[in-house]
Amino acid sequence: MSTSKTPQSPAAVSAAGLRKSYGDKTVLDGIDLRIPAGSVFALLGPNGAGKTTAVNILSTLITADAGELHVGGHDLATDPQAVRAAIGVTGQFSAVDGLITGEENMLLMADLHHLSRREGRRTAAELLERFDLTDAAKKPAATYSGGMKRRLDIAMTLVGSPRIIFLDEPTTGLDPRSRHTMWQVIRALVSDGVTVLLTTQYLEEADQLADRIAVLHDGVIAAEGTAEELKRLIPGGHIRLRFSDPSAYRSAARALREAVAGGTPVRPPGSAPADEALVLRIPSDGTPRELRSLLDWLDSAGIEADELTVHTPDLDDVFFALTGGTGTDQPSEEAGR
Ligand SMILES: Nc1ncnc2c1ncn2[C@@H]1O[C@H](COP(=O)(O)OP(=O)(O)OP(=O)(O)O)[C@@H](O)[C@H]1O
Repeated sequence: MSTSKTPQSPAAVSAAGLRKSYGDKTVLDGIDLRIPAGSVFALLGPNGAGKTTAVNILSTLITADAGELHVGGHDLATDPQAVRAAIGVTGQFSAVDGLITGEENMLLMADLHHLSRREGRRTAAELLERFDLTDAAKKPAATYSGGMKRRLDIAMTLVGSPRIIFLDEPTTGLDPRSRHTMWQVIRALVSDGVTVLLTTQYLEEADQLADRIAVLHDGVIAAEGTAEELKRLIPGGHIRLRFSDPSAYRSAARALREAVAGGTPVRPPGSAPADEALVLRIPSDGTPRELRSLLDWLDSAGIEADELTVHTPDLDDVFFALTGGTGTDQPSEEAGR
């Protein structure tokens, strides 16, 4: 994940007041987006949220009803041709032709981009190698696994060396190993300075890859920010202090009850090992300011914990809170983040 790119970097993609309706159904109801150049931006939303519609509009496949839209510095309304030249798009429906080989698919793209025969062959070979498809290059693409087809699809997108890439649900339907390979592919693109807008239904994917995440719900952006910022939006964050000495734990718990408004010392369930049980939880949004004041207080009260960890709600919690779901099947993992 690129952390050096701030929202102050020039925008590779921007939208202000993006609207789209089909008949009386409003799909996008005034979306604002700003994607700094060289960053990964994830548009996260449940089925039917309008993710593909947004990507299709920004990649000039369909037109918006309203909105100021710029991609690669070009105005979509007045210069769609220049936008098309600046971007690469890999959609949910693959551009791969199964009847011809991987290499032939690549050469076809090279032709479309008017590369010379020689340059086309060189680019195709280089990309097939980069995406670990050299061994399969001479086989019909229909014989490829789902992961291989996705990699070929992205390799084809890269033939024209786009600086901005739209990836619509790049890992939907892939097994975990192929998904991780695809994440590596996307990270490598970003380390080359490419800007990526990806849509996903997977919270973990957005968490893993994206510098910033927008949660799309009911035609509007329900929240936008880094994964950490989004996690801080909903309650449930806390700071955990773990003690190995029972008397230190007891005196800390006593001091905490007296001193911290809302502080709730909590013992985890009885099955936890004895040394795990000596834990105090203090509700907190995990901001540096809160952390600093807690550390100051611990110091002044002479309390020494063996371990301090900050726990924020995970992205699942945020997603369900924002999109009105009821929760996940899986218990939310309590990892220190
Ligand atoms: N051409 C169309 N005509 C009418 N309605 C459409 C059209 N295209 C999309 N829609 C509707 O717009 C809404 C958003 O669709 P879209 O494909 O953008 O969602 P999505 O977030 O990409 O969902 P998914 O994750 O299922 O791909 C859906 O309710 C869909 O039925």
